[in-house]
Amino acid sequence: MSAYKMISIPEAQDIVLSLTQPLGAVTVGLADALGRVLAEDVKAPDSLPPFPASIKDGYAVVASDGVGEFPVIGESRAGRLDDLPVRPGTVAYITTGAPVPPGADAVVQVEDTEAVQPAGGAAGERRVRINKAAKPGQDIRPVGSDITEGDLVLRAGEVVGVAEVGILATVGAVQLAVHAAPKVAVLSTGDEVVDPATRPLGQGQIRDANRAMLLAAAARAGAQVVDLGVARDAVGQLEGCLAAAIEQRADVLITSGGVSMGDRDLVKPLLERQGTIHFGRVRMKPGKPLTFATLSIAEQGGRQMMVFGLPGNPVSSFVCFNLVVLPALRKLAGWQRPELRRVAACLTSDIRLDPERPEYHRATLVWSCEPPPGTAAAATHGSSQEAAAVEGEKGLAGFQFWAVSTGNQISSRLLSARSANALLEIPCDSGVLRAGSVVSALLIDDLGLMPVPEGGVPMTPGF
Ligand SMILES: Nc1nc2c(c(=O)[nH]1)N[C@H]1C(S)=C(S)[C@@H](COP(=O)(O)OP(=O)(O)OC[C@H]3O[C@@H](n4cnc5c(N)ncnc54)[C@H](O)[C@@H]3O)O[C@H]1N2
Ligand code: MOO
Repeated sequence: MSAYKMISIPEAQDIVLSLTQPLGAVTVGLADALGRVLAEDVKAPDSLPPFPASIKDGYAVVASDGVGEFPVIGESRAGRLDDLPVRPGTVAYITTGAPVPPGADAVVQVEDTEAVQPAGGAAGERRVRINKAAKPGQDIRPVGSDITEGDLVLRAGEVVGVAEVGILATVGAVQLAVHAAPKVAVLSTGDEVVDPATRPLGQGQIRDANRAMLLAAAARAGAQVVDLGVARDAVGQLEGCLAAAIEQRADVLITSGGVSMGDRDLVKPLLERQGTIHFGRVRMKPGKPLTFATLSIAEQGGRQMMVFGLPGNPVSSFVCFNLVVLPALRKLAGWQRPELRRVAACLTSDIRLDPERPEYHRATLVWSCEPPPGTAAAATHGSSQEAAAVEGEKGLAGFQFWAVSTGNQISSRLLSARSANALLEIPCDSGVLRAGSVVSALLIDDLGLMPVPEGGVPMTPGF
């Protein structure tokens, strides 16, 4: 009998997040802002455009002059403005983005004008014919029409994406207060686990898949990572590695292996001795022995280090990282909604249910009108010709996510996580969930990388 009560995954997630506090603020330069979470609001110090700006290449005019032939009294190019006001009866040449000169109240695009040869006028005098009368304000962006001085352009708690980097640059926010990135140490455990460079393998050895995978996962979550290597199944070695994580001031230690019921599963007893285990078994498949502890480090001012003891099976580690560790890393990094996002997806094959544990079935989501060819769902969904005929009429209607299983789900088979962009939430029950059933799917990867369905992804009619 295990000493640990079996809890549900939502309970485990709640426990972890309730013990996770966002890290404090640090200052970073704009070049390091991508993916970080803002720790303070960002306001615009000035307006954009800072001057009335032309939307077109053409002529700055006085709108009430209407059509006719006019002398071109100067030029306003982006970044350079002749010091000439435009008086009634005159115009100035202007380029897109350039300041509209004083006196002008509209821009006429060059397509609505004609150059006129000077007839006996002063040498070099330019004249132009305005063929279309302008309305006041035409083709001018007023001061502050994109951003007004004092506008709140980004809020504390927002994750900085690519567009946000541009927004920060445009308002001159080159030094930013963001939440500190969590420091995450990763340790593999096990006498059989050897470095990935090992070739050939010795008797009973396997290469360490988890450390590289978990370091990559933590780095992708924006963490600063520390590689603690592999600890043998020996108390002294494990203690040494835990001490190294503390010494490095890791916020989080992720271990893999050694959390189950074997006589060499030493991680839980070590955590019991040095900290508080909040749970040691979770009703989930895979990942049942998932363990979570916190250590209060007296010699470092009582600061907290979180320890996630992930099961050794590589898929169990992968799934547990996504479900429990990733939301915690996001919250540490300042995310206000750290949970994984869900969408609804239609199964393309039958799934046998597990009567004891809900399953997180690895799948690739595809957005299409029909199930992907060759799947069980495709066989029952009607012919593709029929579907194509209907599709022509209905545009995007009927499109949905289809979940394609990654195959054999045994927790040792890491290929079951290959190309997976979702974990399907398969309820605990007896029997089979049939192809065509709709299930919830937790997104674990970028949907922008999902496979393109046969025939491509359609767009709104009219393109
Ligand atoms: N009597 C019981 N035995 C087991 C139970 C149980 O409830 N009662 N639970 C099983 C479940 S479920 C899991 S999951 C595993 C988890 O065990 P551990 O976390 O103790 O992991 P290990 O025994 O160390 O390793 C399991 C498996 O994974 C391989 N492994 C370990 N580390 C790595 C690595 N870094 N890279 C690649 N592969 C790794 C290891 O060789 C084993 O094959 O326990 C079940 N047992
Ligand atoms: O729960 Mo374990 O992770 O199935 O193999």
